[in-house]
Amino acid sequence: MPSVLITGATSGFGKAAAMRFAQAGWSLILTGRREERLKALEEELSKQVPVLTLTLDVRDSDAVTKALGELPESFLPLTCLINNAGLALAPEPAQKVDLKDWHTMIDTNITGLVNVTHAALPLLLTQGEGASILNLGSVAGQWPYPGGHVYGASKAFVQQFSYNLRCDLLGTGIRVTDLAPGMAETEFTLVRTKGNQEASDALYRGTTPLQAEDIAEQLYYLATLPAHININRLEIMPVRQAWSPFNINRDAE
Ligand SMILES: NC(=O)C1=CN([C@@H]2O[C@H](COP(=O)(O)OP(=O)(O)OC[C@H]3O[C@@H](n4cnc5c(N)ncnc54)[C@H](OP(=O)(O)O)[C@@H]3O)[C@@H](O)[C@H]2O)C=CC1
Ligand SMILES: O=CCS(=O)(=O)O
Repeated sequence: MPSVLITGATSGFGKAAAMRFAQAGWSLILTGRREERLKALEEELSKQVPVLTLTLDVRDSDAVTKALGELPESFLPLTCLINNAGLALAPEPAQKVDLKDWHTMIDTNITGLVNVTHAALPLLLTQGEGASILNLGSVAGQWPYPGGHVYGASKAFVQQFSYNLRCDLLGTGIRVTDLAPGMAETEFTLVRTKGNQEASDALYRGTTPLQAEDIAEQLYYLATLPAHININRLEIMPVRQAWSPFNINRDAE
């Protein structure tokens, strides 16, 4: 039975992916900080497949290394790592941001992802051919926009780290993909606005954003491609999202 480790399984893409992989009979290793949500998911999905939950903050490298170093044999080798835990904060312009918010994004989206990858690599190497690392990047890692500052830069890191991993893993059989979604309706905007439900609802109102299940389907597709195929980067937007023209600063008339 193949096994998947999903970071950030308590919400959004991670939770939907847990459900999608369970439906296909994969063993699940699910992580997140909110233990109650993890336990609820475990109760639900363990009726279908073996589920192991780890209450973990991906920023804590010692805890990550210890937890992944002690995985039960029945969940090994690891077939797929989904580096999904992440967040955006501070939608305001760079010059107005609280420095702590920049640090939190760097610590989670970059350091956290690196912590988990480092600890999971030996477990994926045992699987070798057919194993995958699926990293949640973002359109923000490729395309600049106001308020994107460190969030977009952290996702640019995810893209380049994914490509560089591919170089080092050549010959091991492990695939690496940067999956880069555009606007998707999850708790993402609630987190970004520090709990402003109205702002979150307003962003998704009157349009058709991606849903968590759309991304979960892509994650499952990537993880089950024939073993000789690597999709390096997969960027997905809702049809009703596109780019804007360049912004020009003009003298007042
Ligand atoms: N929604 C969108 O529009 C897009 C999102 N993304 C990316 O997709 C990923 C998932 O986002 P999405 O599902 O939308 O957002 P959600 O806020 O719904 O889910 C984020 C998940 O990350 C977990 N998480 C956050 N910080 C930590 C941490 N320090 N340690 C462990 N887990 C953590 C949360 O769990 P908990 O709080 O329990 O720890 C939660 O399960 C993120 O990397 C995001 O940047 C990319 C493109 C578009
Ligand atoms: O990564 C999230 C999508 S967006 O908010 O940057 O468009």
